[in-house]
Amino acid sequence: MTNPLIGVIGNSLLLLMFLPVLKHFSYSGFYKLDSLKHVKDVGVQTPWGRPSSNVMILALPSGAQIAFIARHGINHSITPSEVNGQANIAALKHVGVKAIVAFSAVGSLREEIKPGDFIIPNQVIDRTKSIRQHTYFGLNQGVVAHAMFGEPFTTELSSFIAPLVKQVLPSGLNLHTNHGDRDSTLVCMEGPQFSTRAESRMYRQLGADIINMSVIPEAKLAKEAELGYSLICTSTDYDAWRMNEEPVTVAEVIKTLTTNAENSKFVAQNVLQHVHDAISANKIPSQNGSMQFSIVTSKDKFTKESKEKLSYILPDYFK
Ligand SMILES: CSC[C@H]1O[C@H](OP(=O)(O)O)[C@H](O)[C@@H]1O
Ligand SMILES: Nc1ncnc2[nH]cnc12
Repeated sequence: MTNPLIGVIGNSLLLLMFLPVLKHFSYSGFYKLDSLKHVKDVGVQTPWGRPSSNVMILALPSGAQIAFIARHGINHSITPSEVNGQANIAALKHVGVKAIVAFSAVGSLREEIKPGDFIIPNQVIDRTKSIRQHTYFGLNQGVVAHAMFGEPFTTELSSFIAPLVKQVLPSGLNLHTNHGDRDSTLVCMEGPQFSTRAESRMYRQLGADIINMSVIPEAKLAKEAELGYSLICTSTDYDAWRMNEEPVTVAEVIKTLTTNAENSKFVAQNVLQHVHDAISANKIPSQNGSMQFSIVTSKDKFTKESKEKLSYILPDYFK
């Protein structure tokens, strides 16, 4: 069996869908959830520590494998600020994935993005507060690199996924990929508290359409590790900008999360096989080589330690 080509980063919602599988496994050693069969759990120790969960290798009906990580841990015990993005992305790269399809629950900053709707964003505004490790470079290793981030998501992957998501959406729900004539924009805040009303209104003025606490540094680290990365978002609430409504509460988010779980399951199942096939057939361009002009430190100045560490994610440049 070949390595998994796609990594899936699951949020609370996808975890809801996988948890029964995990429980089943601990008793019988066999798991199956709809069309995904558990193959094995891989405990990965990366040079940046352990990922949020074991890497779960799951098989699609065709036998094709995917690698799954639960972003907040399998008991949802890791806050967005504590998620070890470096380890999560490095672990997925290590097991051989070429592209990541990540999931996220988001707040809506636009009337027309209703709770339950799906969004595939193309732009990001970073409002995190530099307390998350957001790069594999620097950090006293003496290697400087500047990844391009003008397109934070892999455009070809996101446009491949969008019609597949649309195909399986239940009636009454919409998929948003743009806002009028501009890109669909996700603002990432630090959290864990939700926004004030003033912040929520400011994000709307900045041109943001949805809000979460997760996409940064995941998207940045995937770029540095030369992995494709797209995000499938589901809207759970209207955040705090609607003056005549109560601001978002966790109870509201969880309620919508639960009702969204079935939809996300169908979306995941429909999308993953097609993405796997497209990557195998090189219909979605590989990100290999995308960092070749980003590393500015001379090769002869790399230390033994930095080579050892960085070759884990970028063997072509650091072996
Ligand atoms: C549970 S509400 C806030 C939380 O939900 C999102 O997490 P994820 O992206 O893993 O679905 C959001 O980013 C916040 O971390
Ligand atoms: N309103 C909100 N703000 C930040 N992250 C969220 N995730 C889901 N809803 C959210």
